[in-house]
Amino acid sequence: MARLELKNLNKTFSPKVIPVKDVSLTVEDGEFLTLLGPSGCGKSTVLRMIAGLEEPTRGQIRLGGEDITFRRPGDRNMAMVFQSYALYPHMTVSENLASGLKLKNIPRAEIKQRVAEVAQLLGLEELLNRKPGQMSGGQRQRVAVGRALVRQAQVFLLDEPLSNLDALLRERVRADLKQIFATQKAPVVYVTHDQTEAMTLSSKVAVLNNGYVQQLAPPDRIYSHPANLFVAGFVGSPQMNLLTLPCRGRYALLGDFQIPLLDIPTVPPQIVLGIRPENVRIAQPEDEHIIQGRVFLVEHLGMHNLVSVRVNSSHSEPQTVRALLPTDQVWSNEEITLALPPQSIHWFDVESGDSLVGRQRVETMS
Ligand SMILES: Nc1ncnc2c1ncn2[C@@H]1O[C@H](COP(=O)(O)OP(=O)(O)OP(=O)(O)O)[C@@H](O)[C@H]1O
Repeated sequence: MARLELKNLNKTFSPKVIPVKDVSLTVEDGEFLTLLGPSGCGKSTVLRMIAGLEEPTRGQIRLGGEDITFRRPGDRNMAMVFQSYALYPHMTVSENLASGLKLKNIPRAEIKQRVAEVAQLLGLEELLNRKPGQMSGGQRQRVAVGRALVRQAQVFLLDEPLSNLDALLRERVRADLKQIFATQKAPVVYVTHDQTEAMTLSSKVAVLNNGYVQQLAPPDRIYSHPANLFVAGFVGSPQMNLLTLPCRGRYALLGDFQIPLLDIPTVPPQIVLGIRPENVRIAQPEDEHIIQGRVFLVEHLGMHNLVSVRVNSSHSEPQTVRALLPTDQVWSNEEITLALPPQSIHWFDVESGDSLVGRQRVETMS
């Protein structure tokens, strides 16, 4: 078991394609780090460099303190699970699980024991004699994970392992993965563009955009303290309300309403207000910071309604605020008074997109 460190990792494919820029992060034993970001942000390239399938243009990869930047993939003792499962179609589950071990000349008795252990851990005992073509997508994916576990690698790398599964199965296998990796000691690096996977599985999330780490923090911190507009907009569903507002004195103006600028040392001419729809509530008489507007859209989401409100504005284009409200109230084309609790408001710089409340762009963590 060993700590994995990436130091100022860069990858340039061509002058115009630079998918990884100065990525530094550490994954300790027992930590589950997720690289989260939109398609093309460089996640898989980072993972492939860790695996040794791609050479960094600059920077260093260290495992247990040793520089492994240019070590051959076969000499890294890392196990990788791909989106496409990568199982041998002509082999049974048992043979697929054992295939990596046979190549390493591990004694037959030990192979048998390790396969049996992993099959039990993953609930594959009944399937050991089947071939991949005779199994569901979820079962195949469990075999692919099993093939990684059986190797007892120093690091586990998983590249979008659930993306071929339907929504229900994805949820089940996600829960399986969480349990399985909770029992593993080696660092795990997991790539996904799915924020639910990132939030539920990880002990630490690195949000990537355009090759850069935007924020590196535990999932609850990414959610409660997004470091910039990109993270605020990418993480959370329904998406955070992000409104560009003019400032006057110590207030931001949202339509006809004033929102106090708390904790902002220097007030800029304009500012971005962020508030999650679940933090916007129906105003109570004691609420101070209220806005009023007209409901123009109600979307039913099961437990809640997502209600879109056009905020009253006598001077400027009306802005829209979306609120997640209980389904026991019915709103349609009505006037509504909403509270924006000050502790739930995030402020961002219009130019840089950075959070304005003393948070750093990239949080460093030990
Ligand atoms: N071998 C390569 N040669 C040239 N460009 C490449 C190569 N591999 C990846 N790229 C480019 O690098 C960028 C990042 O790709 P990467 O696969 O790392 O993104 P990603 O975040 O994993 O995306 P996705 O979620 O779609 O898999 C993309 O623009 C991609 O086209």
